[in-house]
Amino acid sequence: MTEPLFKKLCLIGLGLIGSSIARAARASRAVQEISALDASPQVLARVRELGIADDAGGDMERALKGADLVILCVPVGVIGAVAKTVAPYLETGAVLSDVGSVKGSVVAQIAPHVPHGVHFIPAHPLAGTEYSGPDAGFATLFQNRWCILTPARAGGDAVEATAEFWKRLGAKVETMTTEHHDLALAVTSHLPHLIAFNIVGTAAHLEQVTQSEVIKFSASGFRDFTRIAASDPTMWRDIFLNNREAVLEMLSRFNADLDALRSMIEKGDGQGLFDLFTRTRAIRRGIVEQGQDTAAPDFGRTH
Ligand SMILES: NC(=O)C1=CN([C@@H]2O[C@H](COP(=O)(O)OP(=O)(O)OC[C@H]3O[C@@H](n4cnc5c(N)ncnc54)[C@H](O)[C@@H]3O)[C@@H](O)[C@H]2O)C=CC1
Ligand SMILES: O=C(O)C(=O)Cc1ccc(O)cc1
Repeated sequence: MTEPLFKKLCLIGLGLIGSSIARAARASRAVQEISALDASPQVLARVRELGIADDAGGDMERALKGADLVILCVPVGVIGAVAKTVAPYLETGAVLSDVGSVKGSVVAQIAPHVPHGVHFIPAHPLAGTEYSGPDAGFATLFQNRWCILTPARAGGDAVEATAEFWKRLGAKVETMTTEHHDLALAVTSHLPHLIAFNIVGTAAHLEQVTQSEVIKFSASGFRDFTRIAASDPTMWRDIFLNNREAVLEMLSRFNADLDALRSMIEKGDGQGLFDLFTRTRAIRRGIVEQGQDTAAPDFGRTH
């Protein structure tokens, strides 16, 4: 029988990610007990109905009492305010973590509130969907996905214990600096979402000005973009506002490469286009061979 890694996990924010952690932590017996806090009484009521936490009564002091792992699973725009509210209830020796999609800004927001003796180990599971809320979560979400840790202030074996927790949930763990994380995610996650929001907006606008059906006749390539463009508006607004510099830097590079592509089309440079598409095809095939196709994170989903 596998031993629990933490006694009591307190999750704050029981949406897609928080509720998936609750389900996965229980299924894998990573913790003995789970408490849940959320600003929304409806979410807490649903968590009680689903039975995915031992305590979802909404009492902050009770939820945090004895918690040796506390994970903030709220949008990055409110994470500092939430950290400030829970800080007085954190116990010495506990690990405070989060799952925010941006790390530099999140660390800057949370760090000033972390009490002495509490380990602060930010995390980012690279797993998710375009759905939100406690019903959207599922226990296998983190299976074979990366979880990045950017330890900020931690001692003893706290980082190792946190890494083991994510591995127990099925994830592969890597440690890096917040700067490296934010730059890498700007190009592999934040920019692709920006492009999806933009292309779907452009198609909808074209439909409006031409008063003709555009989206109805879209093929699967466009439909893949609409899936991403259906992601939560609050979450993505906060990501772009909180990873501003890295996203703007990547957007400049993207615009330069797009201009080069445009020029190839203008000049009729078929060889240039063919060479680029050959390189990008090889990248995709490499990802698939490594078993890291994250394009369709739908296994184990119930909706
Ligand atoms: N959705 C995704 O695919 C991924 C999201 N993330 C990150 O995880 C975090 C949570 O995202 P989701 O679970 O998708 O969002 P969600 O919208 O499904 O859930 C967020 C939950 O936080 C609660 N909440 C909001 N403000 C609060 C406050 N002030 N105090 C307490 N609770 C509050 C909401 O009521 C909601 O239940 C975000 O920081 C996001 O960047 C990380 C990886 C993937
Ligand atoms: O739904 C998708 O394709 C995603 O890319 C999910 C996702 C969203 C935000 C993250 O920080 C990590 C993963």
